Amino acid sequence: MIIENVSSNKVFDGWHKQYTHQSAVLNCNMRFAIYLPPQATNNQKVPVLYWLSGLTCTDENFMQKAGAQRIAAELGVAIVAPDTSPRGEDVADDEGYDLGKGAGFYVNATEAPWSRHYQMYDYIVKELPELIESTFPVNEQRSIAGHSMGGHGALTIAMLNPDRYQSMSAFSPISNPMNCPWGQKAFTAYLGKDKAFWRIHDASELMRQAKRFVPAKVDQGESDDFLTEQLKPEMLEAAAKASGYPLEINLHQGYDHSYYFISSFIEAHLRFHATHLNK
Ligand SMILES: N[C@@H](CCC(=O)N[C@@H](CS)C(=O)NCC(=O)O)C(=O)O
Repeated sequence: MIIENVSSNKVFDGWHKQYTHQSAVLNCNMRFAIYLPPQATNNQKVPVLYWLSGLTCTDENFMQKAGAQRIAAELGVAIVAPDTSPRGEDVADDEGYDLGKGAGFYVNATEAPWSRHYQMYDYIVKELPELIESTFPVNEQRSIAGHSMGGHGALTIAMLNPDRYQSMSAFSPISNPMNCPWGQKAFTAYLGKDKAFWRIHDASELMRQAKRFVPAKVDQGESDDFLTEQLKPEMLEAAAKASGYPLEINLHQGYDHSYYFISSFIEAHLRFHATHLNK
């Protein structure tokens, strides 16, 4: 597969790089970003944390705003930040910021017109790791984290693939998309009206039924404008209690939904993942 380097920046002795490539799964050209810590050399492969961003984001929001590189460099963990949807002029879109481009919800769409390009689940689980692992000095130790829509993506993808991920974490995840306006709008469009197909992409449903556990950490700001209507962390907490899932969930007074919150706690997430990646 041909990938093209479009930017390189040295940061904390490692490299932040953006690449474009033709995605066979998404049927369009995609951009992603990777942070390679200084430990990643021709002789040493490092583990990878995949970061899934939220609504309206690209690969850039996390890399520019979270301040993750200093600790990733210390821990020797690479970070990959994919885009949040397929892109391009022939890709279906919606006027709202919460559907279509920038809002792929990390599922494989089955419904027209979305199904032609919106196959973000397969892109994140299969195509992108294959590309990353065959191109860069990384090993097959993976963890996954994300924010909001990306928190939903990280938790559901890890729980559906417990063999592929060492740990999972989320900031302000959409915890129960079947029961909130963002999730209901996206799942109706991408997956159709039959809610049986929604359940396997709902973190609270998966956690309630889980038999195998991926180490999990969730942080949520109490002053997040989306907390009550969209995010519903109490549903995740109740699901974890029901199944005995080892979920560490922390509420933080005064913090909102923004990258100011993420940048305040990203170090703890990176250290959490590193303990599971470097076993
Ligand atoms: N108020 C936002 C809602 C979307 C939003 O808050 N997006 C979050 C993820 S759910 C984000 O990370 N935005 C980009 C950023 O803060 O850099 C809008 O209307 O654009």
